Amino acid sequence: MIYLDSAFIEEVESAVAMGWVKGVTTNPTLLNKVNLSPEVCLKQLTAICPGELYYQLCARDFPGMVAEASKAREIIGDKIVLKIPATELGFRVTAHLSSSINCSVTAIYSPAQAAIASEAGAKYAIAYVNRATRLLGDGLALVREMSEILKDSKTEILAASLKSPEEVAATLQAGADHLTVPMSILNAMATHELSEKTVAEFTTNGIGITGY
Ligand SMILES: O=C[C@H](O)COP(=O)(O)O
Repeated sequence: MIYLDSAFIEEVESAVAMGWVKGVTTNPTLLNKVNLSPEVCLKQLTAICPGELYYQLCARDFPGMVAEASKAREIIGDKIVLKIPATELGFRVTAHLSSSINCSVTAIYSPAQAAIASEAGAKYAIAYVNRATRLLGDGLALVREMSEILKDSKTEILAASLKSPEEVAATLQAGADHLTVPMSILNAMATHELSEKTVAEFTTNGIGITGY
């Protein structure tokens, strides 16, 4: 599955119109960029998103996170996937909620964290590929190791923090099941200069059933 990583309504509308983008991931930073309250923004996103809509918990203690999860579910309904930070607290919350609500563990930087995400019942383990490359040296190795560790698990790898179509391709080759990217990367993935050139050539030289 390919998700759009954005909370901008217009971007989500454009991505959904592409037909092959079925879900949307958000995070607190993205929600903060939108000129709407998070509640209103999430309601509008829910109305236009055809599939899963990810919301990241911001509360900093166990009861607060559980209460926030329940509020997020009221707003988003069955499309919700919670994003829960890969921390000791986040893993406890994931273990508590994962049997009743779809959970992902986000900001994963080590294969060991992916193992815990699986054990806690997360549907997705979110690897921060480009950030891991920048901060640790090799984000693709992280995805490869996660993929080996999760091969018999129900937890799937969602790759995030991807900065180019080439990095997207390498991440999928490394074993990621899904990916989330900003609008600029979605557009870049769908476009190739040579495809445009080749199609222009057919348009100039050819004919079809409706003519042109
Ligand atoms: O929500 C997760 C983002 O995909 C992280 O990406 P970033 O490294 O561009 O902030």
